Amino acid sequence: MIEAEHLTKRYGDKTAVDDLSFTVVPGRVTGFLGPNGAGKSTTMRLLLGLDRPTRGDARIAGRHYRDLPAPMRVVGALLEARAVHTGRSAYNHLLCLAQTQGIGRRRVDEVADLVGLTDVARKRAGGFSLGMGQRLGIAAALLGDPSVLILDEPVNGLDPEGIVWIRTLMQRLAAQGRTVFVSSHLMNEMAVTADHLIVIGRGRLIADCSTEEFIERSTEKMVIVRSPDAARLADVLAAEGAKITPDGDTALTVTHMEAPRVGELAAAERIVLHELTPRRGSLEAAFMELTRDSVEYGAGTGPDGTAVPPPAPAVDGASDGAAPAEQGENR
Ligand SMILES: Nc1ncnc2c1ncn2[C@@H]1O[C@H](COP(=O)(O)OP(=O)(O)OP(=O)(O)O)[C@@H](O)[C@H]1O
Repeated sequence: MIEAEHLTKRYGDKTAVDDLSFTVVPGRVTGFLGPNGAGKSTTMRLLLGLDRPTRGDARIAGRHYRDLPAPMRVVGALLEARAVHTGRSAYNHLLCLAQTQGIGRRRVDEVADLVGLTDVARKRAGGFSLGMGQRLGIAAALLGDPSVLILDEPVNGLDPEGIVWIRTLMQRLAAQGRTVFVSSHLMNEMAVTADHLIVIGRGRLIADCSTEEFIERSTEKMVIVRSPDAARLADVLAAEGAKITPDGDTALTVTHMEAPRVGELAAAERIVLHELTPRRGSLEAAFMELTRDSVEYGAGTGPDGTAVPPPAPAVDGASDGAAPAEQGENR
């Protein structure tokens, strides 16, 4: 379990993390999403005791990181900046880390095997590709067999095979009952990896809900309809509250009405349909829209340097999700 309570971090007059409260529970993959500069890495650094919060509290397994007696046995972390001694072999890198925590060689062999590094374990880590480096970082995170994993952008720069590998591994680790907290700015990737999402923009909470709920709420449903009598159908649907965008003479894109209702109204008016297809808008587009005003490039920053709350409504599926009130009501 990971708990953040009113977590706030200021660098001078820059507020990187702004009154952020959330809980990450075991047994599922929780995606931590936000545009570049949203404060994801800073939050993870605060959780891991690498930085001190200006205000608020961060706990892992009920304790501050610094109070964990054997941290690697509780929490494994992969941060963006990889700290690998480039002249050392992958095996020796893992072994040195293991020795600091009294972890034996057998576990080093196990994790090297688990991440598929056994064949190259004796090679210099400095010569590793980005993908191999990520695998090594994950092996290091897993050394202590921790119940909590914090991974910052683990899919960054990976090829499709590497992405699928990490996705499967995270899901397996969560299925074993671990807490898996993974940051990304790639909405579509998180949508297929994470069960739950915490979305932030300019350091503030925008959404804390299941991935399913986020998709349901964030993407507009539409229906593609084809009919030889499209103009008459458009009038019928519009009269019942649907929003119609014609596409040529025979096709319509319908929003604000579900496909079954479109079919029922067409049948009632004896209008022939050649196609009736429910569609979702792009999740990436929905994410961009939701975080549009939270993208960090100075715009929207108050005169005192503090972030102006994003106008995007909070999507808050968690009972204790502390979305700031001024971000809007639940939808
Ligand atoms: N040590 C620091 N000193 C000053 N500002 C910082 C520091 N670390 C982070 N920031 C600022 O805090 C904000 C949040 O940065 P952070 O790296 O946490 O965002 P992020 O969501 O991880 O972004 P990305 O996806 O680009 O990695 C940014 O405006 C960043 O410039």
